[in-house]
Amino acid sequence: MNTYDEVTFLTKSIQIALDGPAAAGKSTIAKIVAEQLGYIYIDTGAMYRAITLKALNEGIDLSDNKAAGELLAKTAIDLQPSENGQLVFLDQQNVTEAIRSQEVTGSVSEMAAHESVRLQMVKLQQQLAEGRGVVMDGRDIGTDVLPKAELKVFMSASVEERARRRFEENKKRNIHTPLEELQGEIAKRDQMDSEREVSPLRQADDAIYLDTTSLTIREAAAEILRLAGERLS
Ligand SMILES: Nc1ncnc2c1ncn2[C@@H]1O[C@H](COP(=O)(O)OP(=O)(O)OP(=O)(O)O)[C@@H](O)[C@H]1O
Ligand SMILES: Nc1ccn([C@@H]2O[C@H](COP(=O)(O)O)[C@@H](O)[C@H]2O)c(=O)n1
Repeated sequence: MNTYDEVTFLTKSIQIALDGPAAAGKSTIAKIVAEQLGYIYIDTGAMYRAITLKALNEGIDLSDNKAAGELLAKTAIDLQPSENGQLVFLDQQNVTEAIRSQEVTGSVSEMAAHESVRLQMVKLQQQLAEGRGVVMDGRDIGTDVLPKAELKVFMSASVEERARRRFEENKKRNIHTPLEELQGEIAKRDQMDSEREVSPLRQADDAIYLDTTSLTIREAAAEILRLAGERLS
């Protein structure tokens, strides 16, 4: 790399889209990559979780596309960077922990399937990413939210490995859902996300597929940083 290349590397910023099924490691890797590059990190799943939490709290019918869209239109969802990644605020209340409940996890895919919700979320996510270096993770980032992202990676791992990882993570949080139950929940959510009509979970044509089943967190992050480095040089 000559001096000119070094300056370009340091001043240029790119958009990185990480998509994939549940518990593939997207947010873990996205946080590391964003920190290493000095970019912002946006966990779009947290935004769908936040509106789902509000709908559950207010007793809104989750199957009602119109009601879901109207609810989101009068809701403020804010993301703020924090030491551990990202804080999530719903109408100014910190819901970072609350959106990870089993109840929200079990309902979020129904909420996220609504066109009225996705249209607003995609617009908001595009505004958050505008004109800056960003690592964004979700299900439709490479296909819909940031179709021009310089780097798109579709991350996956076997469903057994993803359930095992979530099981270990839950244990640390003192949650003791049986492994088989977790695997079923993950498989069901993947199916709903992949089969919905609006922006289903799928690999963008120009995305790189990364199977992390036998990779450590460090190895997966290093591979994405390597790919980012190629685009920055
Ligand atoms: N390569 C890896 N090897 C081992 N464990 C991993 C790896 N990547 C992630 N993990 C662990 O797997 C768990 C799930 O990862 P993470 O929450 O990042 O997945 P995700 O794709 O963002 O999930 P979701 O879409 O459900 O939010 C975490 O506990 C994380 O530490
Ligand atoms: N871009 C996205 C991101 C998420 N979803 C939906 O939200 C659910 C929760 O996402 P996590 O990443 O927090 O697990 C996910 O299962 C999808 O239903 C989405 O549709 N689009």
